[in-house]
Amino acid sequence: MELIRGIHNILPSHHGCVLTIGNFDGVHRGHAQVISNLVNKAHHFQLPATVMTFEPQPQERFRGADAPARLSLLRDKIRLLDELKIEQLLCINFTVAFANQPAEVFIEDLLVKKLGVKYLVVGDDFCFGKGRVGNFNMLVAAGKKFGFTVVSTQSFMVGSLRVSSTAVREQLALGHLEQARRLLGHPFILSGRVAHGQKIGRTIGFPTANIALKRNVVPVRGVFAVRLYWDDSDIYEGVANVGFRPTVNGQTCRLEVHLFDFSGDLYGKRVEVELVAKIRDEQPFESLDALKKQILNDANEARALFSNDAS
Ligand SMILES: Cc1cc2nc3c(=O)[nH]c(=O)nc-3n(C[C@H](O)[C@H](O)[C@H](O)COP(=O)(O)O)c2cc1C
Ligand SMILES: Nc1ncnc2c1ncn2[C@@H]1O[C@H](COP(=O)(O)OP(=O)(O)OP(=O)(O)O)[C@@H](O)[C@H]1O
Repeated sequence: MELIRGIHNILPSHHGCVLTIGNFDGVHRGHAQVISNLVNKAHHFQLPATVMTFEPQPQERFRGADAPARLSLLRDKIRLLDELKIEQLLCINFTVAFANQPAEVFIEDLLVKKLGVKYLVVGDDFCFGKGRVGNFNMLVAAGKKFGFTVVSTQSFMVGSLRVSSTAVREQLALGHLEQARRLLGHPFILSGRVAHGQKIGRTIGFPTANIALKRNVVPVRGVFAVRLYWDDSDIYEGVANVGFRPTVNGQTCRLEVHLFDFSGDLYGKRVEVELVAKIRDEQPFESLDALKKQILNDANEARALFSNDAS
Protein backbone atom coordinates (compact mmCIF):
# COMPACT_ATOMS: atom_id res chain seq x y z
CA MET A 1 0.00 0.00 0.00
CA GLU A 2 1.26 3.46 -0.90
CA LEU A 3 0.70 6.22 1.64
CA ILE A 4 0.11 9.62 0.02
CA ARG A 5 0.62 12.25 2.72
CA GLY A 6 -1.35 15.35 1.76
CA ILE A 7 -2.96 16.75 -1.38
CA HIS A 8 0.36 18.28 -2.45
CA ASN A 9 1.80 14.77 -2.81
CA ILE A 10 -0.82 13.65 -5.34
CA LEU A 11 1.14 13.14 -8.57
CA PRO A 12 -0.10 12.96 -12.15
CA SER A 13 0.61 9.20 -11.90
CA HIS A 14 -2.10 8.94 -9.19
CA HIS A 15 -4.74 10.14 -11.68
CA GLY A 16 -7.35 7.42 -12.21
CA CYS A 17 -8.61 5.44 -9.20
CA VAL A 18 -11.50 3.72 -7.48
CA LEU A 19 -12.11 5.66 -4.28
CA THR A 20 -13.82 5.67 -0.91
CA ILE A 21 -13.79 8.48 1.66
CA GLY A 22 -14.20 8.60 5.43
CA ASN A 23 -12.69 8.65 8.89
CA PHE A 24 -12.39 4.89 9.16
CA ASP A 25 -11.75 5.28 12.88
CA GLY A 26 -11.15 1.81 14.29
CA VAL A 27 -11.50 0.24 10.82
CA HIS A 28 -14.59 -1.75 11.87
CA ARG A 29 -16.64 -4.36 10.00
CA GLY A 30 -18.80 -1.72 8.27
CA HIS A 31 -15.62 -0.16 6.92
CA ALA A 32 -14.33 -3.59 5.92
CA GLN A 33 -17.50 -4.16 3.87
CA VAL A 34 -17.12 -0.80 2.08
CA ILE A 35 -13.47 -1.58 1.37
CA SER A 36 -14.23 -5.08 0.15
CA ASN A 37 -16.61 -3.50 -2.43
CA LEU A 38 -13.90 -0.99 -3.28
CA VAL A 39 -11.27 -3.66 -3.86
CA ASN A 40 -13.65 -5.71 -6.06
CA LYS A 41 -14.45 -2.69 -8.21
CA ALA A 42 -10.77 -1.76 -8.43
CA HIS A 43 -9.95 -5.23 -9.79
CA HIS A 44 -12.78 -4.95 -12.27
CA PHE A 45 -11.58 -1.55 -13.55
CA GLN A 46 -7.88 -2.38 -13.21
CA LEU A 47 -7.38 0.78 -11.17
CA PRO A 48 -5.85 1.25 -7.69
CA ALA A 49 -8.22 0.82 -4.71
CA THR A 50 -7.81 4.12 -2.89
CA VAL A 51 -9.00 5.32 0.52
CA MET A 52 -9.15 9.02 1.40
CA THR A 53 -8.99 9.76 5.10
CA PHE A 54 -8.37 12.79 7.33
CA GLU A 55 -5.88 13.65 10.06
CA PRO A 56 -6.80 15.02 12.51
CA GLN A 57 -10.30 13.56 12.28
CA PRO A 58 -12.81 16.34 11.50
CA GLN A 59 -14.40 16.31 14.97
CA GLU A 60 -10.96 16.66 16.54
CA ARG A 61 -10.35 19.78 14.43
CA PHE A 62 -13.72 21.29 15.32
CA ARG A 63 -14.14 20.19 18.94
CA GLY A 64 -10.60 19.62 20.24
CA ALA A 65 -10.66 17.83 23.59
CA ASP A 66 -14.48 17.48 23.33
CA ALA A 67 -14.17 15.31 20.23
CA PRO A 68 -15.29 11.69 20.53
CA ALA A 69 -12.63 9.33 21.85
CA ARG A 70 -10.30 8.07 19.19
CA LEU A 71 -10.42 4.33 18.42
CA SER A 72 -7.24 4.14 16.33
CA LEU A 73 -4.18 6.33 16.01
CA LEU A 74 -3.17 7.09 12.44
CA ARG A 75 -0.44 4.44 12.50
CA ASP A 76 -2.94 1.77 13.70
CA LYS A 77 -5.40 2.88 11.03
CA ILE A 78 -2.70 2.60 8.35
CA ARG A 79 -1.89 -0.96 9.46
CA LEU A 80 -5.54 -2.04 9.57
CA LEU A 81 -6.32 -0.52 6.15
CA ASP A 82 -3.22 -2.14 4.69
CA GLU A 83 -4.51 -5.52 5.91
CA LEU A 84 -7.66 -4.93 3.83
CA LYS A 85 -5.51 -4.90 0.69
CA ILE A 86 -6.07 -1.36 -0.56
CA GLU A 87 -3.39 0.02 -2.86
CA GLN A 88 -3.35 3.71 -1.93
CA LEU A 89 -4.14 5.63 1.23
CA LEU A 90 -4.50 9.37 0.79
CA CYS A 91 -4.23 11.07 4.17
CA ILE A 92 -5.42 14.69 4.06
CA ASN A 93 -4.43 17.26 6.65
CA PHE A 94 -7.87 18.34 7.82
CA THR A 95 -7.35 22.09 8.11
CA VAL A 96 -10.08 24.68 8.62
CA ALA A 97 -9.51 25.85 5.03
CA PHE A 98 -10.01 22.31 3.74
CA ALA A 99 -13.16 21.92 5.85
CA ASN A 100 -14.58 25.19 4.55
CA GLN A 101 -14.43 24.21 0.90
CA PRO A 102 -17.85 24.00 -0.69
CA ALA A 103 -18.77 20.42 -1.58
CA GLU A 104 -18.72 21.34 -5.32
CA VAL A 105 -15.09 22.51 -5.10
CA PHE A 106 -14.07 19.35 -3.24
CA ILE A 107 -15.60 17.26 -6.03
CA GLU A 108 -14.25 19.19 -8.98
CA ASP A 109 -10.75 20.05 -7.71
CA LEU A 110 -9.87 16.99 -5.71
CA LEU A 111 -11.99 14.10 -6.93
CA VAL A 112 -12.08 14.97 -10.61
CA LYS A 113 -8.98 17.02 -11.47
CA LYS A 114 -6.39 15.61 -9.06
CA LEU A 115 -7.57 12.05 -8.45
CA GLY A 116 -9.45 11.30 -11.68
CA VAL A 117 -12.00 9.18 -9.81
CA LYS A 118 -13.69 6.59 -12.03
CA TYR A 119 -15.72 4.86 -9.35
CA LEU A 120 -16.69 6.08 -5.90
CA VAL A 121 -17.89 3.72 -3.18
CA VAL A 122 -19.52 5.27 -0.10
CA GLY A 123 -21.60 4.08 2.81
CA ASP A 124 -25.32 4.76 2.80
CA ASP A 125 -25.06 7.67 5.28
CA PHE A 126 -22.05 9.45 3.76
CA CYS A 127 -21.96 13.30 3.99
CA PHE A 128 -19.12 15.71 3.29
CA GLY A 129 -18.09 19.32 2.57
CA LYS A 130 -18.87 22.58 4.32
CA GLY A 131 -21.98 22.19 6.50
CA ARG A 132 -21.97 18.48 5.49
CA VAL A 133 -24.28 19.38 2.60
CA GLY A 134 -22.54 17.03 0.17
CA ASN A 135 -24.39 13.71 0.07
CA PHE A 136 -24.94 10.64 -2.08
CA ASN A 137 -27.37 12.39 -4.48
CA MET A 138 -24.98 15.28 -5.04
CA LEU A 139 -22.18 12.82 -5.83
CA VAL A 140 -24.38 10.92 -8.29
CA ALA A 141 -25.25 14.19 -10.09
CA ALA A 142 -21.56 15.21 -10.17
CA GLY A 143 -20.66 11.74 -11.45
CA LYS A 144 -23.04 12.20 -14.41
CA LYS A 145 -21.47 15.57 -15.19
CA PHE A 146 -17.82 14.51 -14.82
CA GLY A 147 -18.00 10.89 -15.87
CA PHE A 148 -17.66 8.76 -12.72
CA THR A 149 -19.98 6.26 -11.11
CA VAL A 150 -21.11 6.41 -7.49
CA VAL A 151 -22.42 3.44 -5.56
CA SER A 152 -23.52 3.20 -1.95
CA THR A 153 -22.91 0.17 0.23
CA GLN A 154 -25.77 -1.18 2.32
CA SER A 155 -25.52 -0.77 6.07
CA PHE A 156 -23.47 -3.49 7.68
CA MET A 157 -25.33 -4.72 10.76
CA VAL A 158 -24.52 -6.95 13.70
CA GLY A 159 -27.95 -8.15 14.84
CA SER A 160 -30.14 -5.05 14.77
CA LEU A 161 -27.22 -2.67 15.32
CA ARG A 162 -25.63 -0.68 12.49
CA VAL A 163 -21.90 -0.93 13.01
CA SER A 164 -20.26 2.49 13.36
CA SER A 165 -17.30 4.02 15.15
CA THR A 166 -19.82 5.63 17.51
CA ALA A 167 -21.36 2.22 18.35
CA VAL A 168 -17.89 0.78 19.06
CA ARG A 169 -17.08 3.71 21.37
CA GLU A 170 -20.34 3.15 23.26
CA GLN A 171 -19.55 -0.53 23.83
CA LEU A 172 -16.01 0.28 24.97
CA ALA A 173 -17.25 2.95 27.39
CA LEU A 174 -19.59 0.32 28.90
CA GLY A 175 -16.63 -2.06 29.25
CA HIS A 176 -18.19 -4.53 26.78
CA LEU A 177 -14.93 -5.60 25.15
CA GLU A 178 -16.37 -8.74 23.58
CA GLN A 179 -19.19 -6.84 21.86
CA ALA A 180 -16.73 -4.12 20.74
CA ARG A 181 -14.60 -6.88 19.23
CA ARG A 182 -17.64 -8.25 17.42
CA LEU A 183 -18.35 -4.84 15.87
CA LEU A 184 -14.71 -4.16 15.03
CA GLY A 185 -13.94 -7.61 13.64
CA HIS A 186 -10.62 -7.46 15.49
CA PRO A 187 -9.53 -6.84 19.09
CA PHE A 188 -9.45 -3.32 20.48
CA ILE A 189 -5.88 -2.22 21.10
CA LEU A 190 -4.13 0.78 22.61
CA SER A 191 -0.64 1.38 21.31
CA GLY A 192 2.29 3.56 22.28
CA ARG A 193 5.77 3.74 23.62
CA VAL A 194 6.76 2.58 27.10
CA ALA A 195 7.87 5.57 29.20
CA HIS A 196 9.28 6.00 32.68
CA GLY A 197 6.64 6.34 35.43
CA GLN A 198 6.88 7.37 39.07
CA LYS A 199 8.35 3.93 39.86
CA ILE A 200 5.94 3.42 42.74
CA GLY A 201 4.58 0.20 41.24
CA ARG A 202 7.75 -1.77 41.87
CA THR A 203 7.78 -0.71 45.53
CA ILE A 204 4.43 -2.45 46.01
CA GLY A 205 5.44 -5.58 44.11
CA PHE A 206 3.70 -4.66 40.86
CA PRO A 207 6.12 -3.09 38.39
CA THR A 208 4.21 -1.53 35.53
CA ALA A 209 5.06 -0.50 31.98
CA ASN A 210 3.65 3.03 31.50
CA ILE A 211 2.40 3.73 28.03
CA ALA A 212 1.91 7.35 27.08
CA LEU A 213 -1.46 7.72 25.34
CA LYS A 214 -1.14 10.00 22.35
CA ARG A 215 -4.85 10.46 21.91
CA ASN A 216 -6.97 13.40 22.97
CA VAL A 217 -9.55 11.18 24.59
CA VAL A 218 -9.41 7.46 25.30
CA PRO A 219 -12.61 5.40 24.83
CA VAL A 220 -12.02 3.15 27.86
CA ARG A 221 -11.38 3.52 31.59
CA GLY A 222 -10.71 0.96 34.27
CA VAL A 223 -8.83 -2.23 34.97
CA PHE A 224 -8.49 -4.88 32.25
CA ALA A 225 -7.03 -8.29 31.49
CA VAL A 226 -4.63 -7.60 28.63
CA ARG A 227 -2.26 -9.11 26.12
CA LEU A 228 0.81 -7.12 25.18
CA TYR A 229 2.42 -7.48 21.76
CA TRP A 230 5.90 -6.35 21.07
CA ASP A 231 8.39 -6.90 18.27
CA ASP A 232 5.79 -8.98 16.40
CA SER A 233 6.79 -12.25 18.04
CA ASP A 234 6.41 -11.99 21.80
CA ILE A 235 2.99 -12.04 23.47
CA TYR A 236 2.61 -11.47 27.21
CA GLU A 237 -0.46 -11.63 29.42
CA GLY A 238 -1.10 -9.22 32.23
CA VAL A 239 -3.39 -6.77 33.93
CA ALA A 240 -3.66 -3.06 33.20
CA ASN A 241 -5.19 0.17 34.39
CA VAL A 242 -6.35 2.99 32.13
CA GLY A 243 -7.00 6.13 34.15
CA PHE A 244 -5.76 8.96 36.32
CA ARG A 245 -4.48 6.92 39.31
CA PRO A 246 -6.29 8.88 42.05
CA THR A 247 -4.43 7.00 44.81
CA VAL A 248 -1.11 8.54 43.77
CA ASN A 249 -2.64 11.82 42.59
CA GLY A 250 -2.03 11.16 38.87
CA GLN A 251 -2.57 14.18 36.62
CA THR A 252 -2.77 12.58 33.16
CA CYS A 253 -4.63 9.60 31.81
CA ARG A 254 -2.21 6.72 31.45
CA LEU A 255 -2.14 3.08 30.48
CA GLU A 256 -0.16 1.05 33.00
CA VAL A 257 0.45 -2.63 32.37
CA HIS A 258 1.70 -5.22 34.83
CA LEU A 259 2.85 -8.31 32.94
CA PHE A 260 2.79 -11.76 34.50
CA ASP A 261 6.11 -13.56 34.83
CA PHE A 262 8.10 -10.86 33.05
CA SER A 263 11.36 -9.31 34.16
CA GLY A 264 12.74 -7.72 30.96
CA ASP A 265 13.16 -4.07 30.07
CA LEU A 266 10.46 -2.48 27.94
CA TYR A 267 11.52 1.18 28.24
CA GLY A 268 11.35 2.96 24.90
CA LYS A 269 9.69 0.00 23.15
CA ARG A 270 6.61 0.50 20.99
CA VAL A 271 3.95 -1.92 22.19
CA GLU A 272 0.35 -2.83 21.41
CA VAL A 273 -1.96 -3.65 24.29
CA GLU A 274 -5.07 -5.70 23.53
CA LEU A 275 -7.83 -5.13 26.07
CA VAL A 276 -9.35 -8.58 26.50
CA ALA A 277 -11.90 -8.11 29.31
CA LYS A 278 -12.80 -5.45 31.85
CA ILE A 279 -12.29 -6.38 35.49
CA ARG A 280 -13.51 -3.28 37.35
CA ASP A 281 -13.61 0.52 37.44
CA GLU A 282 -10.64 2.50 38.72
CA GLN A 283 -11.10 3.80 42.28
CA PRO A 284 -9.18 5.77 44.94
CA PHE A 285 -7.59 3.72 47.74
CA GLU A 286 -6.75 5.03 51.22
CA SER A 287 -3.25 3.51 51.09
CA LEU A 288 -0.76 1.90 48.73
CA ASP A 289 -1.19 -1.26 50.76
CA ALA A 290 -4.92 -1.37 50.00
CA LEU A 291 -4.16 -0.72 46.31
CA LYS A 292 -1.61 -3.56 46.34
CA LYS A 293 -4.19 -6.00 47.78
CA GLN A 294 -6.68 -5.01 45.10
CA ILE A 295 -4.13 -5.36 42.26
CA LEU A 296 -3.33 -8.85 43.55
CA ASN A 297 -7.04 -9.73 43.24
CA ASP A 298 -7.16 -8.15 39.76
CA ALA A 299 -4.13 -10.17 38.66
CA ASN A 300 -5.69 -13.40 39.99
CA GLU A 301 -8.92 -12.63 38.15
CA ALA A 302 -7.06 -11.96 34.90
CA ARG A 303 -4.97 -15.13 35.23
CA ALA A 304 -8.15 -17.17 35.84
CA LEU A 305 -9.70 -15.61 32.76
CA PHE A 306 -6.72 -16.47 30.58
CA SER A 307 -6.49 -20.03 31.88
CA ASN A 308 -10.24 -20.52 31.17
CA ASP A 309 -9.68 -19.19 27.65
CA ALA A 310 -6.84 -21.65 27.13
CA SER A 311 -8.85 -24.70 28.30
C1 LIG B 1 -3.97 -3.69 37.57
C2 LIG B 1 -3.84 -2.29 38.08
C3 LIG B 1 -4.92 -1.70 38.71
C4 LIG B 1 -4.84 -0.39 39.21
N1 LIG B 1 -5.91 0.15 39.83
C5 LIG B 1 -5.83 1.40 40.34
C6 LIG B 1 -6.93 1.99 41.02
O1 LIG B 1 -8.03 1.42 41.10
N2 LIG B 1 -6.76 3.22 41.55
C7 LIG B 1 -5.58 3.91 41.44
O2 LIG B 1 -5.48 5.01 41.95
N3 LIG B 1 -4.53 3.40 40.77
C8 LIG B 1 -4.62 2.17 40.22
N4 LIG B 1 -3.55 1.62 39.58
C9 LIG B 1 -2.40 2.49 39.27
C10 LIG B 1 -1.38 2.53 40.38
O3 LIG B 1 -1.68 3.65 41.16
C11 LIG B 1 -0.03 2.71 39.71
O4 LIG B 1 0.19 1.65 38.82
C12 LIG B 1 1.07 2.71 40.74
O5 LIG B 1 0.93 3.88 41.45
C13 LIG B 1 2.42 2.62 40.08
O6 LIG B 1 2.78 3.79 39.40
P1 LIG B 1 4.14 3.91 38.59
O7 LIG B 1 4.01 3.06 37.36
O8 LIG B 1 4.24 5.35 38.26
O9 LIG B 1 5.21 3.41 39.46
C14 LIG B 1 -3.62 0.33 39.07
C15 LIG B 1 -2.52 -0.27 38.40
C16 LIG B 1 -2.62 -1.57 37.91
C17 LIG B 1 -1.45 -2.18 37.22
N1 LIG C 1 -22.08 -0.20 9.05
C1 LIG C 1 -21.77 0.37 7.88
N2 LIG C 1 -22.31 -0.12 6.74
C2 LIG C 1 -22.01 0.43 5.55
N3 LIG C 1 -21.20 1.48 5.39
C3 LIG C 1 -20.63 2.01 6.49
C4 LIG C 1 -20.89 1.49 7.78
N4 LIG C 1 -20.18 2.22 8.68
C5 LIG C 1 -19.53 3.14 7.97
N5 LIG C 1 -19.79 3.05 6.66
C6 LIG C 1 -19.27 3.87 5.58
O1 LIG C 1 -17.84 3.83 5.63
C7 LIG C 1 -17.31 5.10 5.24
C8 LIG C 1 -16.46 5.65 6.34
O2 LIG C 1 -17.28 5.83 7.49
P1 LIG C 1 -16.90 6.80 8.67
O3 LIG C 1 -15.71 6.26 9.35
O4 LIG C 1 -16.77 8.18 8.16
O5 LIG C 1 -18.20 6.69 9.60
P2 LIG C 1 -18.75 5.66 10.74
O6 LIG C 1 -17.95 4.43 10.86
O7 LIG C 1 -20.23 5.49 10.50
O8 LIG C 1 -18.48 6.46 12.06
P3 LIG C 1 -19.34 7.48 12.92
O9 LIG C 1 -19.96 6.67 13.98
O10 LIG C 1 -18.28 8.41 13.43
O11 LIG C 1 -20.32 8.12 11.99
C9 LIG C 1 -18.50 6.00 4.92
O12 LIG C 1 -18.74 5.94 3.53
C10 LIG C 1 -19.63 5.35 5.72
O13 LIG C 1 -20.90 5.66 5.19
